[in-house]
Amino acid sequence: MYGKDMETIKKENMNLADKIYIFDTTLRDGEQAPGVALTVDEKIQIAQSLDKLGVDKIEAGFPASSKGEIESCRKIHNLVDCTTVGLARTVFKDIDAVLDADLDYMHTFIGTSPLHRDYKLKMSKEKIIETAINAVEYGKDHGLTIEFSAEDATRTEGDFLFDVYRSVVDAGADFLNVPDTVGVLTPIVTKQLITDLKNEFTTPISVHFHNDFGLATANTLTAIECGANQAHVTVNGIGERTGNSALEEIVVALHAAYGIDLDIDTTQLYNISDSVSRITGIKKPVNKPIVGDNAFAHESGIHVHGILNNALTYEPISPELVGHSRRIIIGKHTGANALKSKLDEFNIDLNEEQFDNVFSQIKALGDKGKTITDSDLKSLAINEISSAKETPIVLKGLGLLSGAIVSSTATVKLEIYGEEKETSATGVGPVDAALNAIRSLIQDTLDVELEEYNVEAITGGTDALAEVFVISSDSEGNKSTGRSTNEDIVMASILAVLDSINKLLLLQRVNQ
Ligand SMILES: CC(=O)SCCNC(=O)CCNC(=O)[C@H](O)C(C)(C)COP(=O)(O)OP(=O)(O)OC[C@H]1O[C@@H](n2cnc3c(N)ncnc32)[C@H](O)[C@@H]1OP(=O)(O)O
Ligand SMILES: CC(C)C(=O)C(=O)O
Repeated sequence: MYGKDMETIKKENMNLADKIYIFDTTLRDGEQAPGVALTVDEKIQIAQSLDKLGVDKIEAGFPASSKGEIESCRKIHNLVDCTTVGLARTVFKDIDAVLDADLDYMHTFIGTSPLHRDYKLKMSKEKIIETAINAVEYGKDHGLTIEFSAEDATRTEGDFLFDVYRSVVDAGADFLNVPDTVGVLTPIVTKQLITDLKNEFTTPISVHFHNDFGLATANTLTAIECGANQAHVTVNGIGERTGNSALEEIVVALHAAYGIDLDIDTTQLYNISDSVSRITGIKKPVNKPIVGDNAFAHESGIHVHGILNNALTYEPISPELVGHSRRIIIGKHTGANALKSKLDEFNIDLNEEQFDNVFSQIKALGDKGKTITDSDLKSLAINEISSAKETPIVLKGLGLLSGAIVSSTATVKLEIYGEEKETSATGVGPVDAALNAIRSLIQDTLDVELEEYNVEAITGGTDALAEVFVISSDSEGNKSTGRSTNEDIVMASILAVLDSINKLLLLQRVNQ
């Protein structure tokens, strides 16, 4: 850490609240992300995961918006241990819908900025304050805990904003929420605003920051540094437009950078992020902090070398902390240390020449813009090994019977690890019959699937040379290629298939 240690920085520069509440609004603001509509069951599934994770409050929905919302809010309230919140405009019928859902915590809002007053609500400042007070009083009269939001607070005149907050506090509001509705805050302005609010009010301060300029997380952390008691967040940062501050970013930053532990089981973060992404249909960018596919993936040789010695060289936290896992990727930027570790992982032992050949093929493929999967790497390595090692299966004999009115029959003799075996099989043609015979002969040795079979005549005429290319796979998901050229298409096919099978067998042997 640059400069003083975090405990000193906290003491000298921060005004941290004793307790920081995590208010999750994935089911309300998150669901407002264009194109997302959750069923009651989906909402319940997400709410139960959030409850298990340990958030303090779940904003389950906007009850006035539909019957389904009332039903899901009510069901969630009955199923979870944490507080269930319902959103309402400062309108009695919206508050009644919160009550219909049996909730006891309401989040009510009214736009306070000149834009919202003049163009949306067409209300004077006085009318805004009166409407807000009426709603808070109505909610209190019905026994609700009330969180009040001055929508578009950050584009509201300072004096008026404070007048509104003062009025709702007097009317009984229990939490004052500060929405940065269109994400225009910067950390320095956040600092000023939250510090001023903390100096004026004893009512807990909450923040709801949007991410239009990519500053939602930074602003939320700044607010917490200045004493904010609660952060509104969503899983994966989903929400209106560019979303809200991300639950996983706030929780992990507080833990790792500030040494502040909330009662959140961080090891569930990756799973919950994945299920929210699947249920909402909003894909996570691969570079998404904490939960993206690349958050703990490394390709660059220098980084992987560091990681292999001590993962903290290139990772700020361990993937296990958030239930994620580390991946070493092979590609254009791979170094020898990375390749060695990956081959060790697959139990593949290459001599120096084979290793160099595989390494240069990886670089050449990378230069062509290709990505290299684990199974590609295994194939490259097996190709090297198979050119140097003895062949497990050798073709010893082939007899074919083929005609127009009889089914094709092939008799194949193979030497499998030194033992001769022979069988006959039928098929829709001679190639099919021969491959069926091979499959039957090796069934105790290898469970193999022919994934791809391509034949090309490489010279013209009926005696043209046929080149056959195949891809086979085994039950472990390993793949290998086989290739053969022969003037007899059946022979070329058999030899290509045996070539790929032999590579899979060699890989099995190195893996044992
Ligand atoms: C910043 C935020 O995220 S706020 C939450 C936004 N979320 C949503 O809007 C999702 C759910 N919304 C809905 O289902 C619907 O919009 C409803 C049920 C709330 C309202 O539907 P409708 O009555 O058809 O109104 P519509 O959505 O077209 O317009 C909003 C109305 O609310 C009014 N309004 C907005 N906020 C307030 C408020 N705090 N107090 C009083 N009226 C308000 C607007 O002025 C407008 O009124 P008008 O129709 O009389 O001009
Ligand atoms: C309802 C309020 C808090 C809101 O979602 C916003 O202003 O973004």
